[in-house]
Amino acid sequence: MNLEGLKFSKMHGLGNDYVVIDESKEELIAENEKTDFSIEVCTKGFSIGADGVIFITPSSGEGEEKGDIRFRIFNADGSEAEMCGNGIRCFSKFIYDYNIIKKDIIKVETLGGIKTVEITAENGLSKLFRVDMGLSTFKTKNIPMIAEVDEFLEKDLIVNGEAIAMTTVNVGNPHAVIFTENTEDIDLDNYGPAIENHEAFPERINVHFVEIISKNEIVMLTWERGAGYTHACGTGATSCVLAGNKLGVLDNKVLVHLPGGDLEIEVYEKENELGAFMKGDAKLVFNGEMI
Ligand SMILES: N[C@@H](CCC[C@H](N)C(=O)O)C(=O)O
Repeated sequence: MNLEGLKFSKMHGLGNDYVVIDESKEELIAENEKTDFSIEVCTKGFSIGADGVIFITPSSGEGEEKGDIRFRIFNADGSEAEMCGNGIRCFSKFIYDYNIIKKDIIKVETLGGIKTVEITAENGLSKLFRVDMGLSTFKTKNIPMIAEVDEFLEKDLIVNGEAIAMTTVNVGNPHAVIFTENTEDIDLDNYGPAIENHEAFPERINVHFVEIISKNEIVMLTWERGAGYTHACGTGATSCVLAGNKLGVLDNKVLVHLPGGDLEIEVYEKENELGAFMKGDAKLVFNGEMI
């Protein structure tokens, strides 16, 4: 693919890294090339290297689905995901700091619905992001998951002949949450792909192992759908806290320790469903141009 002259930014949220392409004014990568482009630029060693690509585009929604701007996320394997917690903070930092939208509260259109981001800034630069991740669902038909139960809460799934107790939740994108005694003992390279690609999950799934320190503090380890091991996952942290809250083992406010840093998750209840706010930072690493 000839990418000569293409401008990009490299950003990360807690080490979950993204190539950011600003298409707010014009399309730079044709729609039918976005998958191949994402695979190419995410390849470490041969290109920029990243967990995924974020495209900033004008909002395409109408009525309640219309945002100030639209967020799209492609995983390193070229698949498009519905939402990304670390990515939406990077996206918000980019649009605020580069004056694309200079508002303290922005409504962002995503494939996982409209997300509201509150930005705290200092001297014109954004520092902290509080994202309303919206309402979750535990219904297996909405995960989606092939199962005989309506909700898969601490139920065993047979993975390579072994029964693994997990809870599945969708926060825009799908997650499997596995509570464990000690995350350090987990063979993620073995369990991650086996659960991600399990036949029970027709759209694959993000996988998280969670160790509970207290009702307000957890440690988690992630294997992402379409990206493999990542240093952090924002929708994953949200899902783990929502799952723990639903099961009664976690409170509403939880500090989540991920290999790349910490996130604060706050659960709320609305219309008999659980939703959550996610709070954390984002960093711009460098701007570049393809040659
Ligand atoms: N790293 C992200 C999630 C990115 C998408 C995910 N791999 C999927 O396919 O659903 C996050 O911070 O939430």
